[in-house]
Amino acid sequence: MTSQWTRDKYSNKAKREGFRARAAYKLLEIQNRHPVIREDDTVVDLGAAPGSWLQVLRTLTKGTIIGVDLNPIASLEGVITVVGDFTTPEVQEQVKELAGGAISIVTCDASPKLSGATSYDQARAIGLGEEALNFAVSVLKDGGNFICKTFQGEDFPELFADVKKHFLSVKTFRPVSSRRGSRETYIIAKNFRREKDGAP
Ligand SMILES: C[S@@+](CC[C@H](N)C(=O)[O-])C[C@H]1O[C@@H](n2cnc3c(N)ncnc32)[C@H](O)[C@@H]1O
Repeated sequence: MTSQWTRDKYSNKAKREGFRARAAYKLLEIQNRHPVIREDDTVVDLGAAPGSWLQVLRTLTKGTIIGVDLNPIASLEGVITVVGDFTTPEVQEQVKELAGGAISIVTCDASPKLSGATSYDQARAIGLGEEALNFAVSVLKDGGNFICKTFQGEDFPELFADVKKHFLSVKTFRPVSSRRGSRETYIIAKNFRREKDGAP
């Protein structure tokens, strides 16, 4: 019997090329089409397990890379990992301390556990995106960039508008390597502008 794994071109490619997940190709596509990550960037990757974006990030920057997930991430040379919920103040403080200075990129490929109820799942996914945006706004240095997975649906325009309040350039991008039929799309926000009285 042919499993979904053997039918999926990107899963097979990931296996052959040593990536932990097919998601690696989404970040590679994003970076090829809309260069976001520069070679000295410090990056925080939210929802990072099993770690294929971390693998790609390691090839793109010599800066510090921190991956955060609810689930443990198998160790990866040159990458710091944190197990926890990125929406909590404790984990956010831990990440800031580990970064030890300015953070120039926040990426978020986090997805909630799906219930199967489309509008409920979409609302939770957008909620995670809002949390990732709040985190990015609290840590990014001026000029920083933000990539965030989200899902098209009725709550999407509000998240998109919120991102636009903080970045000079904001686009959406749907990678070819996204699963057919999935409603996922990535917000690519560049050139963060901190409000004058904001931290840090
Ligand atoms: C699609 S996977 C990420 C794949 C990853 N980009 C890669 O390349 O390996 C989504 C991840 O989001 C994580 N996640 C969801 N909500 C989270 C939260 N509040 N805090 C941390 N991680 C979360 C899940 O545990 C899951 O591992």
